[in-house]
Amino acid sequence: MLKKEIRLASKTKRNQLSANNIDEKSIAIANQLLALNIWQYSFYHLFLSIEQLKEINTEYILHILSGKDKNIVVSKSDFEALTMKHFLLTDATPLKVNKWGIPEPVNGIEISPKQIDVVFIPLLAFDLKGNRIGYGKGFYDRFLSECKTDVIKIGLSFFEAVESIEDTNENDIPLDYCITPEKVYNFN
Ligand SMILES: Nc1nc2c(c(=O)[nH]1)N(C=O)[C@@H](CNc1ccc(C(=O)N[C@@H](CCC(=O)O)C(=O)O)cc1)CN2
Ligand SMILES: Nc1ncnc2c1ncn2[C@@H]1O[C@H](COP(=O)(O)OP(=O)(O)OP(=O)(O)O)[C@@H](O)[C@H]1O
Repeated sequence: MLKKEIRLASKTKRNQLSANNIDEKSIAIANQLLALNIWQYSFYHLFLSIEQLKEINTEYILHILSGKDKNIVVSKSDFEALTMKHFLLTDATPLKVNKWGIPEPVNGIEISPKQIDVVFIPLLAFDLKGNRIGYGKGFYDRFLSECKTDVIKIGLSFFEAVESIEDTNENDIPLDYCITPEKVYNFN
């Protein structure tokens, strides 16, 4: 299937989830992460959820990361350049919800993509090869192209894999893992 069709179908499915559903599935995803062999690193990049789009609630992952004393990195998006800047999230980092509904750091200690060891990636769908579909603006394709080649890329998804995304292109960087409430997909 094509990205456009899969994106639409996935948005429709996501819109049907209740607040309770979202919370249960988000907790299950966070719990699955504990079983991965990814906890020996220092810098973990996480997205902060867009609530009105019914994204995975990443608060549970945030708690795991802070419990493990990890450096947590969050981004600020530039919707004109379609790029992101990355900041350390500390108790002192002020957050503000932008006009797209994304909680973002106002300012803080900037982190280079090269410092990041693990990236948790929002997505609408993924396939059995680890290809990913997002909102289609390429923020993560650009960001991942600036990271270390061995950065660990972990997709988080409410739903299981689709068979195949046909229209992948040379900018698409595949996932290393994808976590759903039910399963851990390892693409390595
Ligand atoms: N939480 C979170 N942060 C993220 C992403 C993400 O997917 N999730 N992104 C991943 O790349 C980037 C932001 N990408 C976005 C791209 C498009 C829209 C957007 O079009 N919003 C429309 C409605 C879209 C819809 O209905 O699907 C809007 O708010 O009006 C929002 C965020 C960076 N930060
Ligand atoms: N490294 C890059 N440099 C410049 N443009 C890029 C890069 N990566 C992706 N793009 C552009 O961004 C857009 C991403 O479209 P695509 O269909 O791959 O979206 P997607 O997989 O849903 O991505 P995302 O979740 O990152 O928004 C395309 O127009 C693509 O040309």
